[in-house]
Amino acid sequence: MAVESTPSGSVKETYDKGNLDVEQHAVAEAHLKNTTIRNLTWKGVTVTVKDRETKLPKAIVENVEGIVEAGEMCALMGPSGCGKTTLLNVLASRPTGAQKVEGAVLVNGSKPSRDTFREMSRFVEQEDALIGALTVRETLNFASRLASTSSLPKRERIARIDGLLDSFGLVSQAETLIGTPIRKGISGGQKRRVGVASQLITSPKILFLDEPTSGLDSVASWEVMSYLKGVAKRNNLIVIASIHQPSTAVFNLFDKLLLLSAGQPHYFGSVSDVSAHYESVGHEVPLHVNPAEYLLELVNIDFSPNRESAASNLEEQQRAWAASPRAAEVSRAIAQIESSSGGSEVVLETAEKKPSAPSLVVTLLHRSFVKSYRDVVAYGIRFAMYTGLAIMMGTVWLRLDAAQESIIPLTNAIFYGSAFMSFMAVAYCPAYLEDYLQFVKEKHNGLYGATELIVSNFLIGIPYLFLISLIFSAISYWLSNFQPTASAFFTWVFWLFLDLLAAEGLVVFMTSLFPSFVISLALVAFANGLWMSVDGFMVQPTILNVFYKYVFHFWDYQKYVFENMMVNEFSERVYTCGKGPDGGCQCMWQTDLADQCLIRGQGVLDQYGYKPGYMGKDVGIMMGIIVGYRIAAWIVLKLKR
Ligand SMILES: Nc1ncnc2c1ncn2[C@@H]1O[C@H](COP(=O)(O)OP(=O)(O)OP(=O)(O)O)[C@@H](O)[C@H]1O
Repeated sequence: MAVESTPSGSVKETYDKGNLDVEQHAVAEAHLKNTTIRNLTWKGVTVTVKDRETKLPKAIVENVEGIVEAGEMCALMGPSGCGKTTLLNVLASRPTGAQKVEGAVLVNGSKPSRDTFREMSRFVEQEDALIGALTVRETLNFASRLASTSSLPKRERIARIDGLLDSFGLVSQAETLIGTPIRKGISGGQKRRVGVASQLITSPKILFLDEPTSGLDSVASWEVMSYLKGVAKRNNLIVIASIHQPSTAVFNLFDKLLLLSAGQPHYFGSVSDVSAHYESVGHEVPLHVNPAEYLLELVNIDFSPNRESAASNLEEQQRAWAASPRAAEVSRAIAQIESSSGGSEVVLETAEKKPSAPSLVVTLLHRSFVKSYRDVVAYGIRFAMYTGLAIMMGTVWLRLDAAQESIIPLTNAIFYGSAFMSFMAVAYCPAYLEDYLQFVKEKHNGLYGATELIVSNFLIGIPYLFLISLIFSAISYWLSNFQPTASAFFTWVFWLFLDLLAAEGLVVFMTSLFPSFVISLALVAFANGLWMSVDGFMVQPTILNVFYKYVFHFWDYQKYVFENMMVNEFSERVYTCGKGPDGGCQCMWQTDLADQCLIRGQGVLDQYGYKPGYMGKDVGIMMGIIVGYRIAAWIVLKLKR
């Protein structure tokens, strides 16, 4: 039976439906079943930040408490800026950027260790990072493989995926792509459902969601929340979601409500009791009005014409809540749970064996591989760009003879080709940024760390960058007529490959440091501009000023590429000199072959101070730079919270 997607339908009837019957659900969702966690409680949660204007400490969340029992869905509601996201982060044990966080968040009445809490909970971001080039099914499959060991039988994994696709109404979109900026995929509401399902496949018992319905219309919002409600109810999961102005139908899906204003609690308790509480404090919720809307208006003073009286009214409401029997009941219930726990930490009996680091790398490689051939932003655009560049260069620098007038064009081509190739690595910024955002989400959820990302990202690039180097060289090298020997050609390909590996390392480092498209793009472009200026072509190393020579030149990867490509071209080749008007020999480079009207290529290299015989050492340095960029990116990722 298809899932109804209308908020006007009966909530109870609709969220229990699906294509699977109750028994099938029980099998497909067996991994989700929570039998360990009875409740999540928090008390005295106060978050203090440094006020941006006065620089004094300011509480943005103050003395908040609550209880959510297994199988319940709780809404954090309040006007914009009231502290919902901050509180959600504290409850989810995530960084808040605050000066001080006080209070306790307890599972079954006792404080779990950070690792245990990470294992049992997941956080769904407002802008959930998904990989656009994967299908809905692949997204769930990779999430499952990153979370649980490969010893999980394939049939079991497929059953879990099918169960969640069914529970979230995604069966008919299972093979559809999530969508990239250039390939339309599933809708916004469906993306939210995939985001939630891809967290649930990793079997959390507690799920936090930051504004899961923002940007969705009322039908899509209701769909997301009702599917979630069904799964949570069937499997005894705890769901806590911050939410902006829900429709009546969405509001009624929640079991509990925490209403905040200016960081202060105004109500905590069951959704069905909220009207009774407000009636008891003199604010009756009118009939036929969306209660959520009414409550939000009541606690929002941002747009009040008379802010002073509105603020004192708000304080009064807050005092009324603090003094209410319901608030006292919440405190009593928390104390009771805590005293009956005996302080023993919760143990997750159903925790599945986590994958080993090598198997995580293999899964990430597999995922990157799918993305690399499906998403043109990853490598396709660069393949096209580099092929275009190769044709352009090969036809501009066309069939140059081994003559002195070709020496400067050949030198220019060596510089331009190698420098421009590495410059174009900026095109990798958006693809890496997507991987980075995915990493941040998955790292917070405890799936894998910086080492696995850096290793898999490095490995996936190798074949593609080698192929790019080979294709580019196969076209431009022979068209331009560089030294026509097989060994010179492959040496050239090898240096271009190292050039691209280093350039991609630079992108990974810069984007990890500044994970913003515009900033990373600008910085990578700037760094490449600097490396081009000091690599030895623009100003020969023999006359480059000492500051740039000693501060930048020696760890400029383009220096080693340019130098070795120059040595490759000139060290063993001889060029004919020009003829003067009298028919005599006119050599622009005077070498020992001048009397034969020839130029020994080494004469050109002498001008730059280059000598053959250093390739092994230079390859070593280049490897150091390539690995160095990756290590620097790894350190950045490790240091970031
Ligand atoms: N680290 C911080 N330093 C200073 N002020 C902060 C910090 N974090 C949050 N704030 C401020 O605290 C208030 C609450 O922020 P929060 O993001 O939790 O609100 P919110 O209810 O989630 O808002 P919205 O619904 O608009 O997303 C805001 O005024 C915000 O500017």
